[in-house]
Amino acid sequence: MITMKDIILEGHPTLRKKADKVDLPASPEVRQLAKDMQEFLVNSQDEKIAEKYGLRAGVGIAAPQLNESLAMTAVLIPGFEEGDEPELEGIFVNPRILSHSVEEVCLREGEGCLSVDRDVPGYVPRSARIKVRYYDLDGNEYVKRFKGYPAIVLQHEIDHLNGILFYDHINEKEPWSLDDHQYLLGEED
Ligand SMILES: CC(C)(C)[C@H](NC(=O)Nc1cc(F)cc(F)c1)C(=O)N(CC(=O)NO)CC1CCCC1
Ligand SMILES: [Zn+2]
Repeated sequence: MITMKDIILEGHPTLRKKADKVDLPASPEVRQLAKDMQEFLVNSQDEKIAEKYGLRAGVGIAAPQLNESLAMTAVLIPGFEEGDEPELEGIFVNPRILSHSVEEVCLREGEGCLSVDRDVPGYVPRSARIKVRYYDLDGNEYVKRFKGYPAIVLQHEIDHLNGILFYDHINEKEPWSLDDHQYLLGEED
């Protein structure tokens, strides 16, 4: 099972590389990696398992964070209430943002990262709405639109596939400033 020691930290060159496209249909090894990534997210959100293994509750993880420079990410956003089905769950292979809104949203508390063991304060502007083309492990193509928190998580993960970290987006001079096309998530109106 994946634990925090398997997740590479900033400074490791793989985090700054553009990940290679995944050959589809995926090989057994890639399918196993996908399974391990999904299992990590489930484990990390299980209080008992997370406590036992010292896991940070993760909503997404990208293969490069496991030193596998492959364009693949796993996402698991829990539903609001216990027992609800997840808000977003899946493996996104060779994802590509086809188009995005001009409006941008930021999480009020900024962002963190499983590969960044420190707080980096500041708003991380992300497109409010995105249209993403991606594949599943069998090579089936999907084109879907995302908004809100799922859109933020997907952009954070797709950034990892392009060697980008969340703090690359923070305004150096005024980390907590917002332009007139930027809003806090949940206060877009
Ligand atoms: C960096 C960390 C704080 C571990 C962050 N976790 C997180 O947001 N936890 C969380 C949120 C929920 F809404 C429900 C829940 F169950 C757990 C996270 O996984 N990521 C993913 C990551 O680092 N991927 O590489 C960072 C988030 C910042 C914005 C989007 C993803
Ligand atoms: Zn991250």
